[in-house]
Amino acid sequence: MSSLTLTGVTKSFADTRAVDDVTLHVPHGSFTTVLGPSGCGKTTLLRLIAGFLVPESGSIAFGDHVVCGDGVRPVPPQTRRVGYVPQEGALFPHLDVAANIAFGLPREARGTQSGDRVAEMLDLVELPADFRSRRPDELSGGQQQRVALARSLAPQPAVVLLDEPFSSLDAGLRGSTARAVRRALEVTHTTAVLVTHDQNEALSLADQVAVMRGGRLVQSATPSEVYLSPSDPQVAAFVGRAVVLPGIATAAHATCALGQVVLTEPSDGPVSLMIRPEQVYVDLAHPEGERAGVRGTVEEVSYYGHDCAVQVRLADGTAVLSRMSGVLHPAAGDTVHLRVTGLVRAYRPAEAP
Ligand SMILES: Nc1ncnc2c1ncn2[C@@H]1O[C@H](COP(=O)(O)OP(=O)(O)OP(=O)(O)O)[C@@H](O)[C@H]1O
Repeated sequence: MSSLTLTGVTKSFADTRAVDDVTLHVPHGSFTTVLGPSGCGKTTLLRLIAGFLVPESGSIAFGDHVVCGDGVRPVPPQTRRVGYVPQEGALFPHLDVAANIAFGLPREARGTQSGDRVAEMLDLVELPADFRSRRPDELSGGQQQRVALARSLAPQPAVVLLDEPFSSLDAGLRGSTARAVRRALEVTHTTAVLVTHDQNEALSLADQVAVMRGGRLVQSATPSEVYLSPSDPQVAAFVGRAVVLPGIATAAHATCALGQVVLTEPSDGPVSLMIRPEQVYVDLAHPEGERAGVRGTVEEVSYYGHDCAVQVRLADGTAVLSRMSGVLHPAAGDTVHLRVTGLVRAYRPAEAP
């Protein structure tokens, strides 16, 4: 295993810049998800790392081994030691699970040792040992994806690339397969890059989330930083619901329709404040004094069981969305008091939408 470093990588198709000057470092043994809308260049980025495409500029290195760019002749895909897991496992339908997993092993390792390696890999991806003799069409979609991961990990690749590997699975299977894949990658300290357009998947699985837009990398940071301190308002809107309010910042604080809030970074003057709905605390009691909050009237409650979305109208006409526990919640028409918890990201006018 090794780290992965892309420096100024660019790739165009005719007049489309599919990947535009991307610089990204994936530390050894860590998991990065590349998140972005359809057509933003995610798959092209993976194909460049794998060596199926060659960038017109920039360089890619596995550890300190440059595989393309910097005047180095591009190392072909088969010698890059990359494991690739596509959208739908792409297992060989005529081979059983054991033969699929052993397929990527070097010829000399396929004989007697491959039995052990197959058993080890099945255990790693949490599949029963007797699955080894099943054919792919005797497996569920989630099981096929686990076998595809086992096949990619068997030869101990430098880096594993996963291209929307859970997109064909239904919601329940998606979560459990994703968690099993995450555990297998963690146990083997595998450097991995997974591309997805699913925000929940990107945030819940990764050590680092790299957000792409129009071929460019617009932010790479931990999941909580991307969610709570997005680099710009478009990223904020892409990774979740946001309440955006005008405010006036004075150093570490800002005032807005929800009262005074504490900023992630100091700012001054007119700003747009990005507040996540979970940060808006709805007080059903009627507190007084410092913790009174701002009074409003509940307009609408959407109940989802585990939580609910509450739309509140403030006296000045501002509409604010809150997400709160579904256990005890207000009803439409109730008077409530709102307070902002946690830190708030402020954008100066040039950054705002
Ligand atoms: N082989 C190609 N020839 C021409 N244009 C291409 C080629 N591959 C990709 N593109 C273009 O490059 C851009 C990025 O495509 P890419 O497949 O990398 O996006 P993506 O983010 O993976 O999208 P999706 O989530 O829909 O798979 C798109 O505008 C696409 O049309």
